[in-house]
Amino acid sequence: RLRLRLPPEPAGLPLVGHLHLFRKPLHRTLARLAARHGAVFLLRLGSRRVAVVVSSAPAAEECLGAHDVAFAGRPRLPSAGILSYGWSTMGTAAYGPYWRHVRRVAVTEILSAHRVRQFAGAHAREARAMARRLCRAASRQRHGDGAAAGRVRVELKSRLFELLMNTMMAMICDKTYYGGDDDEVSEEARWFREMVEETMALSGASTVWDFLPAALRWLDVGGVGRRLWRLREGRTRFLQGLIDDQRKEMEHDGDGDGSELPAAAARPRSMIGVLLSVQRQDPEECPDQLISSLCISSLEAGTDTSADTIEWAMSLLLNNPDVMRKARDEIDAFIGQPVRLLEADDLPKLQYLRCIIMETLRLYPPAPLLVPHESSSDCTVAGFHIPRGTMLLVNTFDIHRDPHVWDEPTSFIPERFEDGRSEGKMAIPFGMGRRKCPAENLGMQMVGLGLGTMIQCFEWERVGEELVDMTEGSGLTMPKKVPLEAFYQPRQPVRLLEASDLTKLQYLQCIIMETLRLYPPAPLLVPHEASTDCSVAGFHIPRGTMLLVNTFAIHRDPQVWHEPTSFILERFENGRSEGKMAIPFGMGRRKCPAENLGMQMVGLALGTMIQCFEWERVGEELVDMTEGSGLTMPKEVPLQAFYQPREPVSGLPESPARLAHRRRRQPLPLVVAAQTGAAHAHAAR
Ligand code: HEM
Repeated sequence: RLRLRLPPEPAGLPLVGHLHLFRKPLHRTLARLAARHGAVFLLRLGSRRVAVVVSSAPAAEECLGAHDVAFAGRPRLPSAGILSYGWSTMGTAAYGPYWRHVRRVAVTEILSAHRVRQFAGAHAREARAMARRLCRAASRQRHGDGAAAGRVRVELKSRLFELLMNTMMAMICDKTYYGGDDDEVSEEARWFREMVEETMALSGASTVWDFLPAALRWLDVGGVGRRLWRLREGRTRFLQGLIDDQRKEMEHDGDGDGSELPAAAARPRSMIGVLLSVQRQDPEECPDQLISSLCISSLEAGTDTSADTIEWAMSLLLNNPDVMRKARDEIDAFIGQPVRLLEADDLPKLQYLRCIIMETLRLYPPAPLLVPHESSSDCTVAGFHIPRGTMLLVNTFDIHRDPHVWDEPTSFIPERFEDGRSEGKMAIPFGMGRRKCPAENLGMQMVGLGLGTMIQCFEWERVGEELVDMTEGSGLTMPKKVPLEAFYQPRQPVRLLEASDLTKLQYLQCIIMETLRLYPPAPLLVPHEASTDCSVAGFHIPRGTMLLVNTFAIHRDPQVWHEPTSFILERFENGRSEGKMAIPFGMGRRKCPAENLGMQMVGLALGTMIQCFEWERVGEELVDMTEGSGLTMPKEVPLQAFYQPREPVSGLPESPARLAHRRRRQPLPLVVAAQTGAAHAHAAR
């Protein structure tokens, strides 16, 4: 009898057991019960037998380390049974050969390090699309109804949810459903959004429904059961549609019949695409049902967890502006010049950003009780007997704040994760053991890019003097109770060159002046004609004589100009060439009347091209500088160059589809580049 000592349990009620103690948020209630009853205690949950709650690192280590296999099962919650097709998703499946198979396919095919790197493009693209949406909103506010330029208020929770939904769907099927102009929402997108909303609504309602006695569930008072079934049907149709579309697309690309076209093979594939390729090799290994279930697992387990983490991290940073500044300095210093946006490859080098994410996950683990496990055999934890079939809740929230392990456990101190300083301490936001989250790398990449891009692109401020409310809400994951709102302002350099900048850009002016000295567009000015006799340099010039002034030669006079054929900008710096004759616009009465206009047009076009693109010669050789002939002085050989769009932090007008195209380097006649620059500037304005 002594050997089978069960863990202590609070006083319960008949029928409901301890369900009446379930105050929200649950992890806080369980932490309070642990303080009274110890780190391992039992609960009776309505019709279910028991749950053991574990709230200390050693006990968690015992359950998920020593007894990993025994606790590798999952309880069969009725709602999950409906939505996960009889517990057939990875997160709900019983421990056994089927789960092993699903997990192996996921880990090797869609969550491997290689695949996570491949998805990095989609992650960065969506993070930037969100940054662009915020920029557009800021610019709309600036230009609309006379609002003052500057900071804009934003409700971040929904933006982050959209970001993560888009990121997940981009990965799953190369489609996104949020963020377009609202009046352009497609039927498919509307349907998808409704499905997502119903899933969220039901995830709350089904928690209680799961623990009702079977008879009450059967009567389906409140209609939760019916809604679950309706949602399941909607999801099935939606996912099968995605799979069928992708299959058709692959067949069309020649990817479905074994005759792979190079273009199709080189295309980074979506999760569904990858899984369909596996299916083609071996239909039994990866049937459509498995593909659907992996998509559902990813959406359910990956979206809220990652979105909540970024929202908590942003809240912590708003309450700790010094940490925000340090993170931004790290990003700026690492990126250096020219400015470009954060990429997935940068993340491993941004140690401080990583520490911020780890510290956020310590304080606010998105799954504070992990996902319920269930024991498949009797075992002993902390000296207590735990019978087979017991549900296990591991209170990581409580474990991560254990004052015996963590100094100032409730304070936000990212430095505690610097240089492996917290190694050996139990921080398990992704769980541990066989059921550990299989997508830690993927999650860290999505969170890193989302959070990093927000820190890099915007200045953030709290909406008031008070600190951001950090109360936890309740749900399957751990959302913030009060959705985060903040002021933001796009950071510099965020705008494209404007005419008013030109006078301050001395170096750009020097470039233009030196170009006009070497290559005056009117090398002989425009012919003049003498209307009276006169004398020039002691010579008689009769009335009616045409006058050609060779500015080309004058500008290259070695008596006046040092190294006259060299391109030396400094000679125009600080008025150094004042008094020397540089007259690209002519002089006197017939002088070009539009010098200012010309300088502005050239300045804006050239400046925008320099600002927006990286330029390179098309070959090793220098650009041929021979002059052609004509009234003005064109280049004899039209200029071609390689260009690559730079990424000024924001204000970029492209759609995500065009973004993919932007990476390509291509030679193009400069005249096209000039149009591109102008279009760019126009669109941004
Ligand atoms: C910050 C991001 C994330 C966090 C903190 C997180 C955390 C967790 C945790 C705590 C568990 C339960 C572990 C346990 O029961 O012991 C879990 C399971 C799981 N996670 Fe994640 N997760 C994240 C992102 C993702 C993403 C992006 C995906 C998929 C694309 C994903 C897929 C899964 C799946 C399928 C399971 C169930 C594994 C199983 O039962 O075998 N997670 N995650």
